[in-house]
Amino acid sequence: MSDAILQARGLSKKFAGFTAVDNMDLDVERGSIHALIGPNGAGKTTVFNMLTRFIASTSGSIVYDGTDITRHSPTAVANRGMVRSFQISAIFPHLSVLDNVRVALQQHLGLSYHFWRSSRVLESLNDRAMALLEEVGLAEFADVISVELAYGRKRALEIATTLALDPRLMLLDEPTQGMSSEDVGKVTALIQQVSAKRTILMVEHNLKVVESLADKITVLNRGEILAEGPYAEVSRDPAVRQAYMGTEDV
Ligand SMILES: Nc1ncnc2c1ncn2[C@@H]1O[C@H](COP(=O)(O)OP(=O)(O)OP(=O)(O)O)[C@@H](O)[C@H]1O
Repeated sequence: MSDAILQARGLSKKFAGFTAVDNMDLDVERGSIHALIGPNGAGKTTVFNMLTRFIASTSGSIVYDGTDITRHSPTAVANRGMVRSFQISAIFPHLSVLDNVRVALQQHLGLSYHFWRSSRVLESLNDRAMALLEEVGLAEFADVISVELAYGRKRALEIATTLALDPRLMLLDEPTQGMSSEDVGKVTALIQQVSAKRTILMVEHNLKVVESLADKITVLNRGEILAEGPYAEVSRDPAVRQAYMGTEDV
């Protein structure tokens, strides 16, 4: 039986008459890794922006964990446990790795700024922050100033700050973009590991990563779903090959 944590129905976005996403239905199964792929301009980012309520949809509905969130604010959506991992720029570069995770925890716990300034409260967040750094393999870098981290470790820190918000559904935006193949392998393993207790919806261009991680793939092209299913199925689909490679003969 289907157990979708996220259900979008008839989701559309028009920008000044241009239809970026057209009448899209999406079911993300609880506990799965679901990848959203497609050529440049297919509408993937627009879908993410609509699901997390960063932009309003032109039409359609979004139900997350049994609640209609179609008109919710981005903060309300995040507070319900649907959290988007931001790009590296969201990390405070001149704070230590540990402090970045503590700030994220403090934000999640809703501690006031005044309260947060109390060093006792900050100390009390240490254990939880260190546990999160352990989870992403950054414990030994806790005192490093974040700007000094290698690129792949910055992405791991970004995942730790997202985990600090205690997500049940994590949306990852091109998590391996711009990485060396060694870092791609590490982040792939990390995503697999953190997915054990959570659901993940990811936009990813690297098809090897998608193949190794995703239970289900939705292929978008020009704002419409071209194919959907497990990797072995969609990668054989002639329409997908055509959209990606410009030919079916590959
Ligand atoms: N704010 C906007 N105003 C007008 N057009 C937009 C806007 N945002 C996106 N678009 C258009 O909508 C289409 C889908 O864009 P989107 O960024 O969602 O695609 P994408 O699949 O994420 O692409 P990429 O893989 O290159 O990031 C594109 O044609 C884009 O130019």
